[in-house]
Amino acid sequence: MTEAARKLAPQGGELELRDVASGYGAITVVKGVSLRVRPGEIVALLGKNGMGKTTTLKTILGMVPLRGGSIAVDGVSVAGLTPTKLASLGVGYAPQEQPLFQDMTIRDNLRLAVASDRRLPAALDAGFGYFPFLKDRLAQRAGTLSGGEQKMLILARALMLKPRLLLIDEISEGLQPSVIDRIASVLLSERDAGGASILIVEQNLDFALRVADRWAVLKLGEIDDEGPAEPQARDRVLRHLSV
Ligand SMILES: Nc1ncnc2c1ncn2[C@@H]1O[C@H](COP(=O)(O)OP(=O)(O)OP(=O)(O)O)[C@@H](O)[C@H]1O
Repeated sequence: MTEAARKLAPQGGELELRDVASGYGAITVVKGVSLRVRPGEIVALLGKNGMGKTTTLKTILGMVPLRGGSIAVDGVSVAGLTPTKLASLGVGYAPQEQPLFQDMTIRDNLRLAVASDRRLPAALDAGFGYFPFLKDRLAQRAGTLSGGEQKMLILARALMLKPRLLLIDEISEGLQPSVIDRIASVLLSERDAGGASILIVEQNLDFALRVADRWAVLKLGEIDDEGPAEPQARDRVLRHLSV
């Protein structure tokens, strides 16, 4: 992030996880994760399938209960808050699973994300700024969009609310390179414009290292390694993902 962008950045957006533990029933999936996303930063949480990446995001969002440790946004504990309350505090989410109402139009999918219809026009304008194709397709049912268009709609829906902090789960999954490029350029412009701090969960290492400032690898619910997203990081991360 440039110095100019830092000055433009909205106050806050810092996420801090300390020794976070969570899981399902008798199983503890996330085992003492400590992780920080600084204001204006993009951090990539990487790891093989089933290591607890999505569970970590869902724990931050209050969708999976916190069993230990602490989670703070801008220094304020968010443990126990509902996803709706977190959204009202400026925490956005672009989920991987069942993210859209397939039989509803693009407009109605976007409309459901805003707190009141009064805020819809400004939110839609912001969304079109990220992905202009949405403007001409508002009446189209979301289920008839291509996979890549659906991912862009999910991201537009999260970004149009101007979150302080945005959590993005495997946005690049199954996408062709041209769509991945468009998404990468939106995330990089968001960072350069001093927008949301972003935590991405990713399997696509090249995409992750392209957009992120820093990365962390999650292995069996623990942070196994972390570092800056510099070119030489690729081999180091690959070693974690291949063993
Ligand atoms: N609702 C659930 N109930 C019980 N176990 C679950 C539930 N959701 C996930 N798990 C288990 O928790 C573990 C971690 O899953 P999680 O989805 O967090 O992994 P991940 O790193 O995001 O993997 P992937 O890349 O495959 O999405 C897995 O063993 C998974 O089977």
